[in-house]
Amino acid sequence: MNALAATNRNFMKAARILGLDSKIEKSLLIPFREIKVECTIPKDDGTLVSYVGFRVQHDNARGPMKGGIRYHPEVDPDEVNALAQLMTWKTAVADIPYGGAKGGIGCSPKDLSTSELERLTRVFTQKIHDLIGVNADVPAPDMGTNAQTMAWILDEYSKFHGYSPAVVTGKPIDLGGSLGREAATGRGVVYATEALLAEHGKSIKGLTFAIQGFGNVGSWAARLIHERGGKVVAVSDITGAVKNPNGINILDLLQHKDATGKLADFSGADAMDPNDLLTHDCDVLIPCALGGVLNRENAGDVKAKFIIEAANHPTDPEADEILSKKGVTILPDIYANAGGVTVSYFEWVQNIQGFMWDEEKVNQELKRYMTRAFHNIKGLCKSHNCDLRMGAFTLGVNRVARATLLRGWEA
Ligand SMILES: NC(=O)C1=CN([C@@H]2O[C@H](COP(=O)(O)OP(=O)(O)OC[C@H]3O[C@@H](n4cnc5c(N)ncnc54)[C@H](OP(=O)(O)O)[C@@H]3O)[C@@H](O)[C@H]2O)C=CC1
Ligand SMILES: O=C(O)CCC(=O)C(=O)O
Repeated sequence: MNALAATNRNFMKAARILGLDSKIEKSLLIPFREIKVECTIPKDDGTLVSYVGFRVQHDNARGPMKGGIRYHPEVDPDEVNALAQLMTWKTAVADIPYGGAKGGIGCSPKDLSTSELERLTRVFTQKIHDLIGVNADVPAPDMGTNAQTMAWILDEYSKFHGYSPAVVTGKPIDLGGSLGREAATGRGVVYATEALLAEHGKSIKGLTFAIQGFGNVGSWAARLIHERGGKVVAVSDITGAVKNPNGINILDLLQHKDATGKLADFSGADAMDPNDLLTHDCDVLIPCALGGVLNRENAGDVKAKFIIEAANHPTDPEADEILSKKGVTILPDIYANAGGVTVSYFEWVQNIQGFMWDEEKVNQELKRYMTRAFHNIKGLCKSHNCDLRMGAFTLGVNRVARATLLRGWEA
C-alpha cells in the first residue's frame, strides 16, 4: 500500500473512533494547497538539467504549516502528500502551534556538487517564496537536506522579503539556528523510547538495539543509546550494514563513517547483509531511513519486541497487523520522531523573540514535551481501548478537528 493510502487509512480509522462528522473528515483529508514546480539549473559542466520540486501544505487550522524538505530520487507527489498530512497530526500530538506541510525534490543529492545543490535550492526557493513565510509555512531539513540547505533557502527568501531567520528552522547556529536542533530528532526518539520502556518496567541500559539508517536521526539516536548503556548490535546505511552481538562502539563507528563515508570495513564489527537488519535479533528495532520498509514480506520475521518509528511511515498497515498479532509494541512516527519539529518550534520562538536559549534548556523542554505527549497518548489508548498508533492519531486528529470547528466555516 502506498504511503498516502496508508496514511489516509490511519486517519479514517481515527476519525471513526472519534465519531467525526463526515464533512470535517473530508476537509481534514484534502490538502490546503499542493505546489509542483519545475527547477532547471546549469550543472557545473554547463549542461542544463531539470528537476521537479514539491511542497504540499496540508493544514493550517492550528498555526503556520511546518515540515521538512527532502532531496531523494524517490520523492513523488503521493509520498509528499502523505508526509505533509503526517506533519499535521504530529504537530498536534506534540501540542505545538503549527499545521503540517512537507516538500521535496526528486534528485540524488549525492550525485550533485555543492554548487549544484546550492543552485537547485535557490531555484526551488524562487519558485515557492511567495507561499512560505514565518506565519504561513516554515520548512526544515529532512532526508538529504541539512542546515546548509536551510541557510540557502533563508538567503534566497531574504532577497525577496528582507532578512527573516524564522522562515526556516534547522539552520546553522550562526544564522539563528537553535542549539540542540541537529540532535533533536534522535534525542526525542530516545526520550520517547525511555517513556515507553519505563511503562514496561525496562530501561535502555542492557537492552539490544538494531538501527536502520545512520544519517542525522539514526546516528544521534545510536550515539545517545550508546551513552545510556544500550547495546547497539546492528546498524545499516545505504552503503551496507555491520553487526556485533556485544554492542558496537558508536563513537568509533561515527569516526569511521566520517573518515571513509561508509560503514563497511569498520574494524569493531562484522559486515552483514543490510536486508537482514530489520529482522536482526534485538530487543528494540529503530528504522531511521525510508518509509514502507516493514511490510508483509518481512514483518513476520521481525525479532524485536519494540519498534520505535524514527523514520516517517516505516510500517505498512499490513505489517502493522502482523506485528501486532505477534505482540510487538510499535511507537508510531507521529509521536516517536516529533522531537525534531518540537525543537524547530523552539528555534522559531527564539528567532521571533530575538533571544537564544542555552542547550540545557532546549533539551529539558524537549524532554517535557515528549513525556507529556506520551502520557496524553496513553490516556487515549486507555479510553479508546486502542494501540499506540491509534492513541496518537486520535490525539492529533481531535486537536486539529477542534481547532477547525472553532475557526468556523463562514466564507
Ligand atoms: N531530520 C529530521 O529532523 C527528521 C527526520 N525524520 C525522518 O527520519 C528519517 C531519516 O531522516 P534523516 O536522518 O534526517 O536523513 P539523512 O539523509 O540524514 O539520513 C538518512 C539515512 O538513511 C540511510 N539510508 C537511505 N536509504 C537506506 C536504505 N535503503 N537502507 C538503509 N539505510 C538507508 C542513509 O544512508 P547514507 O548515510 O549512506 O546516505 C542515511 O544514513 C526519514 O524518514 C525522515 O523523514 C523525521 C523527523 C525529523
Ligand atoms: O523540523 C521540522 O519542522 C520538520 C521535521 C520533519 O520534517 C518531520 O518531523 O518529519
